[in-house]
Amino acid sequence: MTEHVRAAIVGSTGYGGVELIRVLLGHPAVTITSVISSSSAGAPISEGFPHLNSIMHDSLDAVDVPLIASKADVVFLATPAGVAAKLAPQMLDAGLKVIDLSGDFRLKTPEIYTQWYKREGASQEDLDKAVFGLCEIYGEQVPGKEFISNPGCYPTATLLGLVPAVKAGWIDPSTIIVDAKSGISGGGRGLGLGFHYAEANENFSAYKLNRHQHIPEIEQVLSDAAGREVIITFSTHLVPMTRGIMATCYAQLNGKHDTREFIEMYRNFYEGRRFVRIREEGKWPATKEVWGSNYCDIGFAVDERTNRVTVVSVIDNVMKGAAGQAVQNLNLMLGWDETTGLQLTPVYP
Ligand SMILES: NC(=O)C1=CN([C@@H]2O[C@H](COP(=O)(O)OP(=O)(O)OC[C@H]3O[C@@H](n4cnc5c(N)ncnc54)[C@H](OP(=O)(O)O)[C@@H]3O)[C@@H](O)[C@H]2O)C=CC1
Ligand SMILES: CC(=O)N[C@@H](CCC(=O)OP(=O)(O)O)C(=O)O
Repeated sequence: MTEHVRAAIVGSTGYGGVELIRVLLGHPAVTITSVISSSSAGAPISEGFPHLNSIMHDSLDAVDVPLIASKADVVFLATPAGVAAKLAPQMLDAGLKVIDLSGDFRLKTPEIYTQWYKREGASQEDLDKAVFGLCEIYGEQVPGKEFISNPGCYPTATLLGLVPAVKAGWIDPSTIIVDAKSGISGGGRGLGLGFHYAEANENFSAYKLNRHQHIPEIEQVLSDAAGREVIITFSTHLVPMTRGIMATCYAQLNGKHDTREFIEMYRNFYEGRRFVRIREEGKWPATKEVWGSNYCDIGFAVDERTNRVTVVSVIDNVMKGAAGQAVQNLNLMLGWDETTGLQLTPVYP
């Protein structure tokens, strides 16, 4: 590794941004040169985040594109939907490499974005510049690129669990149902009634059924894998835990394949990809087993009675679902080993 890069983080006071700080502080070839806030510029970052006391002394910079371009080589945009659509083109024009963690550049057309995100999005010209950085599936497209759109948290867990089976033709894509659950940090640091302790604790609720903004992102990739249009049923639930996503995916088998064959086929598919771990027969992953890490753990159960497969896929939403995969994309962009700075053992217990 010869290069050393300077990184800036817009949205550094949010959950994705603060996690980027944690990961990048341990990255051997990256220095964080600017942490940026649209609402608290001038304040020391450790004031709002005391866990960074005596670790990070920087004060927050304002969102000032020329300033950021003078201080950094790469910028991470960990901002709410709609912000990157405007900021990313300015950052690229200023010569920065950009990794966007929001959904602003994941969908192929402005029309689909507006339909699901209920707002105006980026232009077709700008959308065409972004590479969708689902590392284990499209990673070979990332090296040397300037602009990466980091996948969503639910899509990452779901797609890593389903793409090999769809590509192999082992499941009928028209029968896919995904039952997904997320911890509360998935909703970001902003306040919301459903995220209050008294509302979420000892509760388990479904939300955005059939209208979640991640549905078109998942369908886009599954359609690419299947070579034809795929439409899925996708349900999301809020779990009273801080981090973690579990996507439990069901599909009808084409022909006969047992659990052992699924395990072998997925192990071959992900050979050499260090962040995907396939479980043994009869073992299914739990969110705690990837907590604080960049792993995606996957387990299978084929039911001979129904001829359906259940695929259980778990990630840490803030890591593999956001900051971890963003750093994995940075590593791939720059031709580094994709695990650089990301070899974090899950926190247990
Ligand atoms: N949380 C998760 O698990 C995941 C999140 N994502 C996506 O990543 C992005 C960040 O998510 P998350 O960190 O959870 O969100 P948060 O709400 O926790 O943080 C977003 C940050 O963006 C900053 N911000 C708000 N408006 C602007 C603006 N106009 N210009 C610049 N900065 C702004 C805010 O900081 P300030 O006021 O200091 O500027 C805020 O802290 C979102 O698009 C989210 O959907 C993707 C995958 C997983
Ligand atoms: C628990 C929770 O509320 N999660 C959020 C995840 C949002 C997200 O990550 O949004 P983008 O990927 O579109 O940026 C949700 O379901 O909307």
